[in-house]
Amino acid sequence: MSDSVVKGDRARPVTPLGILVEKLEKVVKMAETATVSAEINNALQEVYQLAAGIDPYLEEMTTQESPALAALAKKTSEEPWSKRFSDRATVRQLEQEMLSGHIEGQTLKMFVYMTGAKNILEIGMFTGYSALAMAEALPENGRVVACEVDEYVANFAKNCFQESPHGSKISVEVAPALQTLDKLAAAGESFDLVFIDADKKEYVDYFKMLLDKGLLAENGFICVDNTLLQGEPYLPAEKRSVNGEAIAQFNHIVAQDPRVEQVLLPLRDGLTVIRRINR
Ligand SMILES: C[S@@+](CC[C@H](N)C(=O)[O-])C[C@H]1O[C@@H](n2cnc3c(N)ncnc32)[C@H](O)[C@@H]1O
Repeated sequence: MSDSVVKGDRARPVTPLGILVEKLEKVVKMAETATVSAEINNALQEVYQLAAGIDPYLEEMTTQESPALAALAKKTSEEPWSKRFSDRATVRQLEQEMLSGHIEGQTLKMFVYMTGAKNILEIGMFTGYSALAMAEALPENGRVVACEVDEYVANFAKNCFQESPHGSKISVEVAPALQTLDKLAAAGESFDLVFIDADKKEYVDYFKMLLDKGLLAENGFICVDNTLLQGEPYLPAEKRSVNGEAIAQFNHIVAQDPRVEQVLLPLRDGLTVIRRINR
């Protein structure tokens, strides 16, 4: 999901920081109309500015996305996803907020360059932003296998890939991801870098299959999106959604698994980087 996405003229924050900034903005406004001291008002203004400035500054100081990625993001934001679902063109309600976006895309690109990965697996492609971002960093003989369950969005992504010189490095598997993982494992495939970003309730299954079925290459890495899920895993458990509970459990299982080491980066909605420990 991108940090906040303009819907009509309204932005919906979908990361802990975005939500924090929106809440702080409300508190600052409440304080202006309440009888609080100038000192408290000033302190609140400073706190708000400190938080609200982070995302725009990251955008400004990070290498700009390619024209193909910018066009893909624009096309995604213009698509009437709710209508597509009510017309039964998509099998589930998709939304533009699912797209990872500039900062995360550039981060994934950097990981591909840093690891020298050649074989990449993406679990959960949507309109293809992260798949194309990673493909841009691959050598000519590198490839991305991208799993997507929804045929409509898979075709949407494939059309976007045709607009990029790197699109031919991506092959799309349209099926439930667990089925595709089984097929890839049976074919003896293994991947240097895996990006998990599909059904949060299946994250544990993806993780276990990657490790148990040899899908993760010996020195491979797994990157997992939304591991902060809008703050839900560390907020009071009784307020968690089904996905929040699934992510809380996933994070716990990864933290307890002696086969791996990991770091949860507070990038956007949380990005965990996992490495298998080779004994
Ligand atoms: C958050 S989006 C992926 C965003 C994408 N990685 C990006 O950065 O733009 C999640 C996608 O996973 C797909 N998905 C959900 N459950 C799936 C499953 N069981 N198998 C395959 N794809 C699934 C959804 O249809 C959706 O397109």
